[in-house]
Amino acid sequence: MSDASRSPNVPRDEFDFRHRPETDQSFENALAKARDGERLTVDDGVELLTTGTDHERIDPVRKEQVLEAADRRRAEVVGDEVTFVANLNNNVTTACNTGCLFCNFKDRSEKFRSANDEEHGGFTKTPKESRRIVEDALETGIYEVTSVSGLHPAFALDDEHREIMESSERDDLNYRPPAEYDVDPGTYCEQMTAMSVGGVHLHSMTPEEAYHARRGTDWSYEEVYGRLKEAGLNSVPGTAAEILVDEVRAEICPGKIRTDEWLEAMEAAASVGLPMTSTIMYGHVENEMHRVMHLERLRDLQDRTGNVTEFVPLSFIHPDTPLFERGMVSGGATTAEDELMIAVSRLFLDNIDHIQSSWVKYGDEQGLKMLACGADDFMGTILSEEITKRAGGGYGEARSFAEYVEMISAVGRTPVERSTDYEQRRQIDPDDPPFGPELGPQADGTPLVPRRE
Ligand SMILES: C[S@@+](CC[C@H](N)C(=O)[O-])C[C@H]1O[C@@H](n2cnc3c(N)ncnc32)[C@H](O)[C@@H]1O
Ligand SMILES: Nc1c(NC[C@H](O)[C@H](O)[C@H](O)CO)[nH]c(=O)[nH]c1=O
Ligand SMILES: N[C@@H](Cc1ccc(O)cc1)C(=O)O
Ligand code: SF4
Repeated sequence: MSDASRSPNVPRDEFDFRHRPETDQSFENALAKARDGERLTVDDGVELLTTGTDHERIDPVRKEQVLEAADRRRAEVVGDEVTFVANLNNNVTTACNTGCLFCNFKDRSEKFRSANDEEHGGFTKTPKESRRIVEDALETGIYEVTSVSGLHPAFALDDEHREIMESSERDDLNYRPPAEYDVDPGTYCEQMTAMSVGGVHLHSMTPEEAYHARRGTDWSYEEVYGRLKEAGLNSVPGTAAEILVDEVRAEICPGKIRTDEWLEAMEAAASVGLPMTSTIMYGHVENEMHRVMHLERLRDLQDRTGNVTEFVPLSFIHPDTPLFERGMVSGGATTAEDELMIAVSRLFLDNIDHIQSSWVKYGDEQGLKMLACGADDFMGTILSEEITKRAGGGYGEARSFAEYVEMISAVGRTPVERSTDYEQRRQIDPDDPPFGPELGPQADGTPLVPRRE
């Protein structure tokens, strides 16, 4: 996001965190362990991420040593292929009252009520509209649809869940009947069935959404993910993770589920046989100790489940967010912090094969650089983007296959179209245009060129 020589943009002294980046390890020892492929401790990770807690600032030479070790590890684990997926983002609604301070995607749901004619610029889609959007994208050759949404008060898991909430006396359920809103989002299961059309892979329902889908019941997360799977869900996005340390969650997303519940939901998704991704949203109020504790919780989750297909570092996009507007942070992560986040993820997460570089968060130039810092996946075509755009990000909403092939071959790597779970992979010959997806149910190699507004 910004110049590498700048110190972190976080007024950390203003936060009285119990966990601080202090260790009993040295940078040299940590680097030696990383180079030898030994499993790293949290202290090792903090030494690498800070380039040594004995220095105030990031040391440029030590940083290069960490990036080099991560790049070497990447080559050993996955080779020179760079993967990407032909996918569509279809977010169902921006209505949400959870109030996360890093998020500008949501609009307070009051604004969506029929009784209110306030302008909000947000949206809600009916299941029928969602199906239409996915069907249109299927024709362009997509393999996957990713769908993450605000926690609309009218959402219920299914008809049975709606009946429970309708007849409940409780006033703390964040529930209102669909009839009170301009547009009815239907139930989560109806949305899953609608979007699970024509053989597309449906990647949806974060742990936070799963929590919303069971509110007011004693249903387990296994029950909830089981019903969603029946309705068409194929894999789960590991967002809503943010920083999996509760003292940080209390500052940036006090309305969200806590760390233990997030982990419980992910384990449940795994236990009903759903693959899942994992993320960190970093570069706000947290420090390096929090980042590495987060990595350890994900590594433990993966030791228990084996279902995590990739790790996606999401660099906080600050300009239009409450965290920035309220002066709680003065910017996002620096470029040096971004590079070290990718590299230490590669070195620390010895049980997750794929590290994603997000062009939405980093842009093309820095996104490509991340492929030499430990990353091996370059995300997807997405075709539509609202979360980052609404936070003030400016790297666009889509990438074509031709752009992918050109960028990846320009850095001397091999472009590979993948399925969501990385099981299907297809190398693309850069000398054999035109470039289009072939893995999606209707993909026939026709170039996937997003419509530009
Ligand atoms: C917008 S939510 C949508 C799904 C659902 N409401 C939830 O919270 O799980 C999806 C993810 O977007 C990411 N996100 C939101 N605002 C962001 C920002 N300003 N910068 C980077 N990532 C952001 C967060 O990691 C969040 O968990
Ligand atoms: N990194 C971001 C993603 N990643 C999701 C991928 O495109 C894909 O859905 C996943 O790899 C599973 O196959 N999506 C975004 O919308 N924004 C990002 O920053
Ligand atoms: N949609 C999320 C990113 C994301 C989605 C799905 C994933 O599996 C991983 C990451 C964002 O823009 O921040
Ligand atoms: S991150 Fe998700 S839960 Fe939090 S405010 Fe945004 S949309 Fe709502």
